[in-house]
Amino acid sequence: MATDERLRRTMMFVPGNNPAMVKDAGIYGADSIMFDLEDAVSLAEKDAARYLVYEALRTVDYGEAELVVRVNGLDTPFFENDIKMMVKANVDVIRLPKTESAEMINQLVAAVEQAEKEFGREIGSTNVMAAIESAMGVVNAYEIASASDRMIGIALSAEDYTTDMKTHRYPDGQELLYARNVILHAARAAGIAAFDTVFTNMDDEAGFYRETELIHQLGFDGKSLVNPRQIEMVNKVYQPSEKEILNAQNVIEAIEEARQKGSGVISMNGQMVDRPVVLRAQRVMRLAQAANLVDEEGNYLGK
Ligand SMILES: CC(=O)SCCNC(=O)CCNC(=O)[C@H](O)C(C)(C)COP(=O)(O)OP(=O)(O)OC[C@H]1O[C@@H](n2cnc3c(N)ncnc32)[C@H](O)[C@@H]1OP(=O)(O)O
Ligand SMILES: O=C([O-])CC(=O)C(=O)O
Ligand SMILES: [Mg+2]
Repeated sequence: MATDERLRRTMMFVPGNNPAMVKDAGIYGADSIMFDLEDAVSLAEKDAARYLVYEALRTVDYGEAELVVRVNGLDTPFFENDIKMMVKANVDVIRLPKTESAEMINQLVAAVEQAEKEFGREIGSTNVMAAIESAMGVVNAYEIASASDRMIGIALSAEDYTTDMKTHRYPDGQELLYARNVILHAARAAGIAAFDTVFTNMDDEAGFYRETELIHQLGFDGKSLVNPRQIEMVNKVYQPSEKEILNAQNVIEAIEEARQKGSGVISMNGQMVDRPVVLRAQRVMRLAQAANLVDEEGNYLGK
């Protein structure tokens, strides 16, 4: 697993064949920008999109954002060139669509490693992730999640998944509950990130908030997005409240004091504070920092 402390609340799809969107993708503040060479791009435009994304990765300044490319699937004639060009352009993460087994991750990693050698890139420096879009992928979620040290996350892709399941998406999301839970457990057991799927009805803001609140409650790191307007909404849901921040600060101070006295556990306002509580508090502080609610020392900046 290639896990790190990076926040991945928002991973925005950017169609790889749209020069204006590709050029401006960095201005919206997504944690990760995901250029798409797969289903957003028609067959006739595959080569042009690959070239456009390659040039953008080499020349456009996307600031702090993590740069991800969704390549075409292993069973397509585009896969090999996608991998070569994206590795050559120093992409951060390759996202494999329609992943169904650890063997598919092994094939991806072999292609990535070959490209790293060919283009003089440090071996192991390209991360990968998998989109799970079928019943088979859900059944094999843990073997996929743990297939390689390069894996940073797995994502549910509900449009293809519900098609495979002979259903479609409903407002309450019941049809996704099993897949969401399996993917989340697989990711957590493998120590990598879990991403929820896209929400494609741009006019249904209330529905978007409902879905984001649900996946936040379940424990997902974040969500794949299709539109910049969705970034702020996700960040709002993931932003800790004032009460959570102040509590997290108290927990971190209390455990520091306890450690100085040689103890790993302490009571704070009648509540036991131990390692899991501290880890949760640290995550709250990272989210608060990302939302500019605290300064670098962790002091709350007010509303
Ligand atoms: C099932 C799957 O595989 S999903 C993944 C593949 N799908 C995609 O990648 C689709 C990505 N999204 C889009 O193409 C668009 O957001 C659509 C078609 C959904 C909606 O388009 P619009 O109605 O034009 O969006 P909207 O009016 O909100 O756009 C506002 C601005 O954001 C830009 N923008 C919209 N979506 C994106 C995006 N995904 N990435 C970058 N920029 C975007 C627009 O270009 C526009 O810029 P401008 O103000 O400079 O002209
Ligand atoms: O990864 C996603 O959420 C988008 C996608 O391809 C799907 O839903 O099939
Ligand atoms: Mg899909």
